[in-house]
Amino acid sequence: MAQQMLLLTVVSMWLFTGYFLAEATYYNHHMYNRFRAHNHHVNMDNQLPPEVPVVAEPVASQRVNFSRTFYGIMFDAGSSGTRIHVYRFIQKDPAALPVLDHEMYNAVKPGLSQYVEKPDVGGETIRQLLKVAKKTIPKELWIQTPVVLRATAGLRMLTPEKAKVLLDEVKEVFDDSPFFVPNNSVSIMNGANEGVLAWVTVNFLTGHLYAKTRRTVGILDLGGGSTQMTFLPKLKKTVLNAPPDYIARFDLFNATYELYSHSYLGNGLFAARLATLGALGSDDLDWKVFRSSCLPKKFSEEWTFGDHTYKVSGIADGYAGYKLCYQEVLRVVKGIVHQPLEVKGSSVFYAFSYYYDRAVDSGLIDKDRGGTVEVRDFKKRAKEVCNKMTKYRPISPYLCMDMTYITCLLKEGFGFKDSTVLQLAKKVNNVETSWALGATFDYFRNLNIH
Ligand SMILES: O=c1ccn([C@@H]2O[C@H](COP(=O)(O)OP(=O)(O)O)[C@@H](O)[C@H]2O)c(=O)[nH]1
Repeated sequence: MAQQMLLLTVVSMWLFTGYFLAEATYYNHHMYNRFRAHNHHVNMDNQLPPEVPVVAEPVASQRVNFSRTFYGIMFDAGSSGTRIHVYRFIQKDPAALPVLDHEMYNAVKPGLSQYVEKPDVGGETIRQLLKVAKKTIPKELWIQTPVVLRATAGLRMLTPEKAKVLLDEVKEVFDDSPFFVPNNSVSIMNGANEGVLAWVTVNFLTGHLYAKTRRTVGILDLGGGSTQMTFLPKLKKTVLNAPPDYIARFDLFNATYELYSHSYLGNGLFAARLATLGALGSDDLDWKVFRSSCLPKKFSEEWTFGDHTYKVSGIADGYAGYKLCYQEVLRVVKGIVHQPLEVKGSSVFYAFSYYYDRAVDSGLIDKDRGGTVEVRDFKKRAKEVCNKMTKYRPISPYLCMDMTYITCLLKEGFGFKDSTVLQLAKKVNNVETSWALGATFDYFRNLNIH
């Protein structure tokens, strides 16, 4: 039954993607133009892979024994790791829409942005992940399977020159592969699209895009470099009060959807660690030690994020604990994160990525099953972790800082109430909750399969 639901919703989703980017507009002119540039680029460059049959008008004889399987490879080059998603789609009938049948997922650490000094080694991580794709996809389909990489905050935070070297390296690896490499197969995705495409993935997987009720769920994505919040506002006031470039609009089933969506660059979990430590953008990294009362007093190490290494330590002769830590992380959030009024209400939010990982690390949820928590659960557990740093240190010396930051981001940043319920999910129906599936739908729509 669950599988049938998934198939149905996949079908509905396919219809949806037909509308998606074609109609999407941003109110703010700057953003709108950027979006158009991006969209135009995609439309210009996406080509049909060789030998992919374009679905024609249904012909009775064609229906006999018609069944087509095809794949899409989407790489997520994040700040903390690179992931590969291989999606398998099945089309049972030339007139029917393809359905998502299976996802293969694999990941490596660290992220591509850590290979600025040795791009060839970064390229090698992609090559290794492609080996997994080769094992998953039947050989005869390699030539028609598109391979695409989208990079997020890690590469956004590098200078364009450094990012280009890495992207060029990936392109070379793709060109050497037996897969179909469309133009624009390797690029940095903009933050607005990242939030919207993750919203598409989660609402698709949970069946909310199929329902006529227009009841959808919001998403909270916490990466290493950036964090995204996206939801469908119920109140016109939310749209009117939002900064103009926080609203993304598109048509779906003859209805116009206006999403509230924003990506905060520098507010991902790892970037927030650096900001808390006062290390973000700092010089003199060779000798400076960055200290925090969020860390165990005797802790000291070198920590690498992006293309820099930092000396980090606790405050040996000072105080550590939740209260002081909260004051430190507050500086990273206050006045930076916009609070949409509506989050004070009863909307449902799916939270994943580092929200999920830290809830697992701190024992709030089961690693495999995920679960439901309230914002106050993060706060309670953050207090416990910070006030018993020795106990939690083997899990991670940063756990107090991370849990306190998550609590602060949810409460003081986005403005959630203590009682707000968050659904923590790494997968829905066996598919990863991430922007990658939404991005794959977007890609195939431009291939004009329908
Ligand atoms: O399909 C996915 C994609 C990402 N993640 C997790 O989501 C976080 C994303 O962090 P990333 O490095 O991508 O951050 P960004 O660079 O986008 O800020 C990490 O915990 C990943 O393990 C995941 O669990 N499944």
